[in-house]
Amino acid sequence: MSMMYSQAAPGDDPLGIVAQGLSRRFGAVHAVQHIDFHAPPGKVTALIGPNGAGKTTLLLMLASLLRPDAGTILIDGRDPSRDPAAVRLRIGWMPDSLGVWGSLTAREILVQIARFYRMPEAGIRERAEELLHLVHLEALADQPARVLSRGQQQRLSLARALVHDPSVLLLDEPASGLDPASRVDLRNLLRSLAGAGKAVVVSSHVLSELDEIADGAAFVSAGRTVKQQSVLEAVQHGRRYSVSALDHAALVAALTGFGVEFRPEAGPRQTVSVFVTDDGAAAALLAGLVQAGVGVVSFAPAAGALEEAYMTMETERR
Ligand SMILES: Nc1ncnc2c1ncn2[C@@H]1O[C@H](COP(=O)(O)OP(=O)(O)OP(=O)(O)O)[C@@H](O)[C@H]1O
Repeated sequence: MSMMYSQAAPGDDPLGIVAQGLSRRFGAVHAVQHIDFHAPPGKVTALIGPNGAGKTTLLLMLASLLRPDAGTILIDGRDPSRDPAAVRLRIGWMPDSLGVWGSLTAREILVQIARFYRMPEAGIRERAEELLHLVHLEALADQPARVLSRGQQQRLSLARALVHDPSVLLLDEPASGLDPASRVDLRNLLRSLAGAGKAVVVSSHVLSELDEIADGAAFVSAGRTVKQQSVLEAVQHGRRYSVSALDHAALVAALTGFGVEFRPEAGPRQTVSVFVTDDGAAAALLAGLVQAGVGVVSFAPAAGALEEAYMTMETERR
């Protein structure tokens, strides 16, 4: 991908996003309250939280599209309120819906956006072509955007966010509406964009997917940052494992004998879940079950690391 349109930040400026103490109210609603958020370059950072937690409000502020009531934002070391033009050149923003312009074709939209960014006219067609290829929309390039399916519009929206080769990407629910193959494509694309040194921020509810994409996560709840941690750290806090065996009664007897707490899982198969503190404890438990003669059929993390951390956070809040 051409790096022509992104300039490196000068000197020792921190790259990526560094936001501190961000707050924003809408009337009586405190959508975002004193949030700290950090998204380093070269990493995918997930923004996770329940409906109405303030994720979109936070992303809009980071994208310089909404002014915070309080707090500071630095994008590649630049303050969006002082230097909005420089910040917008560095940011690629993918909203949770494509928005207007339904009568233009996918190609026309990309060309138009490139002109907005004042890219040299000579390179624009080629750039549009490159992006249509990247998001697999070549065959639909000349259809009006309104006839594209939700998933195709999402892909066009992603291409639109990448037109000017930004160094920071803010993606609001990018996987929503995508079919399984497109989700895999998205995952690979986001990993490769991070690999190219961009700071990638993804908000999503689909936590199991984020495990595969994200290096770290910020958990937001009721407008506040609950915690920000790496996916590795999330795993280190212990997690639930799902276990099933040929003989369910034997499994239950062995767990009871070991003094391991377990609970039955909902679902069609007889599976129990147990809490283990770390990978070593999981391995030891599996070895113990096998030694006790239990025919273990499955033994695996019950949920992804981020989902586990999210559920723990939700339980702690209640
Ligand atoms: N323009 C607005 N005017 C009034 N209230 C708003 C506005 N935008 C957001 N809010 C409120 O601020 C809170 C946070 O909304 P936000 O859209 O940021 O949440 P979210 O985490 O993105 O939610 P979701 O996961 O459902 O998209 C909500 O209570 C919402 O109703």
